[in-house]
Amino acid sequence: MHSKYMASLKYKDAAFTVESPDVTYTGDEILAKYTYETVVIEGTKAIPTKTLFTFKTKRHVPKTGLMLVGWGGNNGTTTTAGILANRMKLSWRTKEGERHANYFGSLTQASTVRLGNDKFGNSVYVPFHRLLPMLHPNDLVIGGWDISKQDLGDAMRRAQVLDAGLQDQLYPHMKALQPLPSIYFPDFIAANQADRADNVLTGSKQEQLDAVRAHIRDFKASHSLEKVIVLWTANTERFAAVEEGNNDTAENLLAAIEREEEELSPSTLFAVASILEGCSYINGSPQNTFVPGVIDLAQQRGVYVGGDDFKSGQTKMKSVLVDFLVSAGIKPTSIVSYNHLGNNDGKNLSAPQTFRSKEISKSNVVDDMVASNRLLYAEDEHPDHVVVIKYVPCVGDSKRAMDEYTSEIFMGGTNTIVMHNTCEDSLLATPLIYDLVVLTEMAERITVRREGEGDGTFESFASVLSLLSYLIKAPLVPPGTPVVNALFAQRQCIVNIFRACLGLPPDNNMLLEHKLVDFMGMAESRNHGPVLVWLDLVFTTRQLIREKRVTEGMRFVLYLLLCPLTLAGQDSGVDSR
Ligand SMILES: NC(=O)c1ccc[n+]([C@@H]2O[C@H](COP(=O)([O-])OP(=O)(O)OC[C@H]3O[C@@H](n4cnc5c(N)ncnc54)[C@H](O)[C@@H]3O)[C@@H](O)[C@H]2O)c1
Ligand SMILES: O=P([O-])([O-])O[C@@H]1[C@@H](O)[C@H](O)[C@@H](O)[C@H](O)[C@@H]1O
Repeated sequence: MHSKYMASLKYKDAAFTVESPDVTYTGDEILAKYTYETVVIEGTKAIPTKTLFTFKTKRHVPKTGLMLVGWGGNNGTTTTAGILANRMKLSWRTKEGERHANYFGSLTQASTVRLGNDKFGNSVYVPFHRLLPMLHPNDLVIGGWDISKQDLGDAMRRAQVLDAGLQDQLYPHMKALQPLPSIYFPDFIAANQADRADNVLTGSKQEQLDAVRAHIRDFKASHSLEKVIVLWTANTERFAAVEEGNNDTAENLLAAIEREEEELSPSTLFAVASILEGCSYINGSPQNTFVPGVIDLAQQRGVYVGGDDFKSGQTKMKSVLVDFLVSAGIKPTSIVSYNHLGNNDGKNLSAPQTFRSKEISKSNVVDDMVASNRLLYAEDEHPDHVVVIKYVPCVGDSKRAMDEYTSEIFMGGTNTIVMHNTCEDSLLATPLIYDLVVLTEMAERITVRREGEGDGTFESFASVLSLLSYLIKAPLVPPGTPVVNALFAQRQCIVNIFRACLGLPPDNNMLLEHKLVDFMGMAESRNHGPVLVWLDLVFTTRQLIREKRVTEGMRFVLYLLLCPLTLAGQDSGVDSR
């Protein structure tokens, strides 16, 4: 039942500042002192520990370029089209009615975060992208490579992902975009891709690497970019053998490229080129691009790498459902997953070697959840887990994912859950590409210092950017550190690190203010509800005016309705950008 005391949810799409003695905003940076609290287990003792950090976040959002490997593919064209459509605020008609460009499916652009409570105890949510001064996908400059020379307009039509009404509006803009020639070693992808490969670099491996490095430099210079991020969304490759003396260290890898060693994949060469140019590199496919030599090189150069394989559909569900089942004390005993896929990705995955890469990345996703509950599973026990992908041209990009989860429940009972999921593969993957870039770029501007230790310098995160795990099927983590697959834990990781950058504690979900009879005089403040609502309205309106999000006419009306206080100081103050 609703009562006048009942707390509810509130949403604010306005920049905010943190008011705390621990947080300082300068023109260039946000500096936040933050106490990191963990529990150390020693034998039978659990010891709470506190470590003091200072987080430093650069506030200037740089002009950023995104270079896609596989630019002319379904994901590459959809990523480009999505940005253009949003930038131009396009609408189009479908048989179901009018549709408008949006960023649905993007964590950073279309989800919200609980920031805290207002004075009544109402939860206040803000858009995720308001947490810190983040890059907006609309501002990305896009380029890239493809082994197919089709321009982006025709490639978008070939992909058959977007509605025709949208394609038609975008075609002239996309037509002007031409992929750069790429590195193609036929042995690494399915033989059925050969007829597409008409835009390829020639020369030695070293020359091709140098050509890609030159492409990155030219792209950066010709668009006056402050930084470039490179992302692989090209075909899934087979795994490369990891061989001592070949790709096991940075030095061996660079020497192996010069020597023309066979067992070097195109994606590894792209990663090396990107790292040598100081650009973060993200792998959206499952292959082992990041052989130890690449990780070593990234660490030596202090460049971020992230991967592997976008976690877009079936695996995302798995990383929610198995987490739920195991944490509810239910024991999954078998997980069987089928995919029917009719796009070029499905065609490439119909070869056993490339399918094997995908099978590996799709199979390990429940391991940590199973290992976390030894009440259900013995030491070496895990559910049967089968992954099948079949190429069915008729379904095109509209992937079918079918899953059967069988679990053992109370008193030997059996619970079977069956799911059928139909969706365009690239409409799921594209928002993840935006998020991977936005989060990587944000991470490049965050540094941390541990107080009371070391020489007081601020350091970046480890080169292997495990912060990206939420978007990734087989998260790459710094050597020797744990992999987390559970989706909500992965999300909380990002949100809480960004909160730490503002000196804010993690959202602990305790909501004590609603569980105690009177929490910090809250009942009293609720009695002053109408006054506080009015004040809240005044401050929100002031913020909107400061951000120039109201017209002159609206300002006049607001002036009459609220009070002069609303309009005072409209150009002053700092915000979180
Ligand atoms: N939901 C998803 O779409 C999803 C999810 C997870 C992972 N992935 C992975 O993302 C990748 C792209 O998916 P897609 O649907 O866009 O596939 P796609 O086949 O439509 O596009 C891949 C593009 O890469 C190009 N290509 C192949 N080798 C290349 C090379 N060496 N250099 C440059 N270009 C090259 C191809 O010509 C093609 O245009 C695949 O590896 C897929 O497994 C996709
Ligand atoms: O993210 P998800 O739905 O588990 O995985 C998908 C697979 O099911 C699909 O077969 C593949 O072709 C896609 O590229 C993607 O990897």
